[in-house]
Amino acid sequence: MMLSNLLVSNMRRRRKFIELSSLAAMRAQFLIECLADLKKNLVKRGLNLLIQHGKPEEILPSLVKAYGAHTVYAQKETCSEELNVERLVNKRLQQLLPQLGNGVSRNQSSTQVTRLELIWGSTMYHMDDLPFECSCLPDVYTQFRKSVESKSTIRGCIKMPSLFGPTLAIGDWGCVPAINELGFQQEKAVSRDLLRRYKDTRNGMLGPDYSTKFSPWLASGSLSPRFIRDEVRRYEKERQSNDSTYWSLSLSLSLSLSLSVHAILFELMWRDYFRFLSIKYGNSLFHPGGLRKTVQSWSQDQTMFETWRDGRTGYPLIDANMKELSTTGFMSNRGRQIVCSFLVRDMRIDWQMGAEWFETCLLDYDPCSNYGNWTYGAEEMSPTEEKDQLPGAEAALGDMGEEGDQAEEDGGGGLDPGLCQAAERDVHAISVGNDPREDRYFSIPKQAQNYDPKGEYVAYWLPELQALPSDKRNFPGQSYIKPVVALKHGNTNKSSDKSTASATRNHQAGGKQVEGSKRRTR
Ligand SMILES: Cc1cc2nc3c(=O)[nH]c(=O)nc-3n(C[C@H](O)[C@H](O)[C@H](O)COP(=O)(O)OP(=O)(O)OC[C@H]3O[C@@H](n4cnc5c(N)ncnc54)[C@H](O)[C@@H]3O)c2cc1C
Repeated sequence: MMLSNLLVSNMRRRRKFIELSSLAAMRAQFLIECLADLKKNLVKRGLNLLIQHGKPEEILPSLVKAYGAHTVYAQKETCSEELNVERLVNKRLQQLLPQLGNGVSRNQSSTQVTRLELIWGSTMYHMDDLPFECSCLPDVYTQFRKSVESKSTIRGCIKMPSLFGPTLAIGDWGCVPAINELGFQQEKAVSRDLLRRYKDTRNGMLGPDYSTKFSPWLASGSLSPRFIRDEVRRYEKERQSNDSTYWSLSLSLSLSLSLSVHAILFELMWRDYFRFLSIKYGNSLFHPGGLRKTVQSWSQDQTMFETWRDGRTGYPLIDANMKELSTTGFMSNRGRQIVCSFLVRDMRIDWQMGAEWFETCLLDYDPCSNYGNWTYGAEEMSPTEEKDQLPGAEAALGDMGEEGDQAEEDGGGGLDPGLCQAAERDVHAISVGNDPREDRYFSIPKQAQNYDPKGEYVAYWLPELQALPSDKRNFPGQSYIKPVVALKHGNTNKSSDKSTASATRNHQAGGKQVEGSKRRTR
C-alpha cells in the first residue's frame, strides 16, 4: 500500500510571522491538479488512487486496519515537521498490533507488526550513492558538486509498467477534493496558466523560455529529476554532447523549454544539495541564525515588510517581482535572489519573514530549497568577522553571485570521501547559510541594467510604468512611489536620492529592532 500525504505536508508548516494565506490556494490548486492527473494515469493502467483527506497518522492506520496491509510505503522526508508525521504514523501503526485479528487478510498473522517502509526519492543522486555520509556533506557547494560528479553515478529511471493491477476491491475510492473543501476560496486560486500570458517577450525574468519551469512539478513529486537527466542523456546521444548546444525537450508540460544541457543538471545538483544539507543540519535551516546559529539584529517592522510583500517599495524591479509572485506563485531565480538581497541587506528585515512569505506563495515551495536559499542569501557580517571565520573560503566561492545565473566560480577542490574534519572545518567557513562569499549584495540599478535594460519586465507587472520611456521605467523618479529605504550601496538614480535618504531615516526611527533568537522551534 502506498499513499501520498502530499497535500497535508505542503500546507502545515508552522509559521512565526505569516498566517496561512489565501495565496496558498494557488499551490493547493496546483496540487489538486497533480492529484487528478495521477489518478487519471493510474486508472489508465488498471489501478486507482484512494483519496482521503485528513491526518496521515489517523488515515493510514485506519486503512491498515480495514484492509490488513502488512507494509506502508512512503517517501523518506528530511525536515522536522515531515519527520514528525513519519514518527506519528509509525507510532500509530505499532499501536495497531493488539487490534489486529478482525478483518485481517489471510496471509497476515495476528502477531505481525505493520511496517512503515520509507524509501529515498526526490533527488537526482540517490543518498546511498553519495561518496560521503550526509553528516560529512561538504558545506561548500562546489566541493559537493565536484565530489559527486567524479565519484557518484546517477541511477536510471525504473520503467513504468504499461499495466498495474488488478485493482483492489475498494468500494469508495474518494474524490479529488475541490479547492473549497480544503478551506480555500475558489476565486483566489489563480491557475499557473498565467505563466503563459507573457509568452511574447523574452529576457532573464520575462517569458517562458529563460528557464525550464520544472520546479513546481519537481517539488510536488510529479516529475523525477532522474527522468530529466535520462532525457538529457537521450538528447545528448541524439545530438552529440556539447556544452554550447541548446536543447529542447517536450514533456507533457506543454511549455517550450530551452536550456544548456549541462546547466540543467548543474541546477538540479543545487536542489539535491539543499536536500542533503537539510539532513546534515536539521532544524538549523529554520533558525534565525541559520546553519551557523549566528546572532543578528533584524527588524521585524510589519509596515516595512508589507511594502516589500505587496510590491510597494518604490523600486520597480522589487515591486514587479513581488507582484509576479503574488499573482502567479512563481518568480525567476534571479528575481528571488534580488528581492531576498533587498529585504535582508537594504531593508534589514528578518529573513524568516521573507522565507515564510515565499513559503506561502510559491507553487514550487520546498522546505529544503526555500530555507536553504534564504539562509544562503541572509548573512551580513562585518568583513573582518567574515575573514576571521572564513579561512581560505575565497578560494571556493559558491555561486549565485551577482554575475551569472547559478554560475559558480570553481576553486575549491573535491572533497575526499570520509574527510569529515575538512567538512566540519567548513561549518565555520559559511554564512547564516552556506554562502562563503563576502556580502553577496545585489545592486538594484545594476541588476535592472543587466536584466531588464528596456524596462519590459517592470512595465509588464507595473502597467503604470508603460507610458515612460524604456530607460526610465526602472528609474522613474517622481513618476513612481517614493522609495521606502535608501539602497545600502547607493542609488544610481540621482533623482530619488533625497527621498530614499528621508525614507531611511523614517524607517530607522519607527522600525522595531528585534534581536534574532531561537523562537522558531520545529
Ligand atoms: C530565496 C530563494 C528561494 C527559493 N525557493 C525555492 C523553493 O521553495 N523551491 C524550489 O524549487 N526552488 C526554490 N528556489 C530555487 C530557484 O529559484 C527555483 O528552483 C527556480 O527559479 C525554478 O525555476 P525553474 O524550474 O525554471 O528553474 P531552472 O533554472 O530551469 O532549474 C531547473 C531546476 O533546478 C532546480 N534549481 C535551480 N536553481 C536552484 C536553486 N538555487 N536551489 C535549489 N534548486 C534549484 C529546481 O528544481 C529547478 O526546477 C529558491 C531560490 C531563492 C534564491
